[in-house]
Amino acid sequence: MTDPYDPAKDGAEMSFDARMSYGDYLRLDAILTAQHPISDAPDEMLFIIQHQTSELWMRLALHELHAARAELSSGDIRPAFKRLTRTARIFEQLNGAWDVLRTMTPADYTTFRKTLGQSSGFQSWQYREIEFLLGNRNPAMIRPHDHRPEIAAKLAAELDRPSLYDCAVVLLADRIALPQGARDRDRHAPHAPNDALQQAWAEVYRDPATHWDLYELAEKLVDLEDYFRRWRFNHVTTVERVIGLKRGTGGTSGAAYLKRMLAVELFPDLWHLRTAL
Ligand code: HEM
Ligand SMILES: N[C@@H](CC(=O)c1ccccc1NC=O)C(=O)O
Repeated sequence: MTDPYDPAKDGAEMSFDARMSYGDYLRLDAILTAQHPISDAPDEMLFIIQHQTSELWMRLALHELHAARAELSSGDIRPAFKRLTRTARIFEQLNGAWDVLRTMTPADYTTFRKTLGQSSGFQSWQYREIEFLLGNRNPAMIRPHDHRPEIAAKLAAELDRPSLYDCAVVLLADRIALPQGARDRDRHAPHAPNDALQQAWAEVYRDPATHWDLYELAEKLVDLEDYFRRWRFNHVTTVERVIGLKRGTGGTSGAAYLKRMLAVELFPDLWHLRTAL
């Protein structure tokens, strides 16, 4: 028999009295003491951790998307590609996480659903910020945050900024002449399909070799939306599985509302142009 492994002999640091440790760096005391179930239901811990981890991944998605938008608006297109790819992967990660939550049956959930009161993912301000940044904009979605003025102000400020797609269109217009007014839009509304923009994107798609960077940018955006749509679909499927057609705790019609959201197109031009190719 070999001796048991002695980490100290191997050189592992054992003394963290005056050194930054793993837990110090990652602030694990704060993160791992933030789970407070308010019922005795065995699955509430799963529910809390599922949402907290989703919010952490959304935090990273926002970090990447804000940086990608800044890079696109300064014409720094390559680093933005990396950020967009990473954001799509974050959504892939979130999509995989539904498999864990799906192990919670309606019987498990109904034991603590009433303790959730009127709270709902509908009030996730990070989710709303992602939607606003990507271009699915609706000022009415800020109202549930009126009791937190700093959050409401952050979301309102986002509505005044160009969306990620608006920045892509600036790069498109640098390369391909657009008719007068083609870029006019109400920034507080979702992206509407725009024929002139679709024609310009179609030029890019007909000749990718000439417009490789724009072609790649458009495909990165489509890829991101593809994963985002899968998230919406997984959500509504899980919701139907767990609460059927009950109204949501947030007060919406529940699955019916979420199904309506499945029809949202974040970047309509990039989908519609394909019909004309
Ligand atoms: C059993 C699990 C879940 C159920 C039954 C459920 C149910 C619902 C319902 C019914 C809505 C509509 C709003 C309302 O409450 O009236 C909603 C919205 C929402 N939920 Fe969930 N949800 C679940 C899990 C999750 C998870 C894990 C997340 C991740 C963060 C999440 C995030 C959201 C978001 C962001 C919205 C707003 C969607 C939008 O406005 O388009 N939900 N959820
Ligand atoms: N809207 C859900 C409740 C819910 O899922 C929820 C409640 C509090 C915190 C996050 C939630 N997740 C997503 O909406 C329901 O109607 O059952």
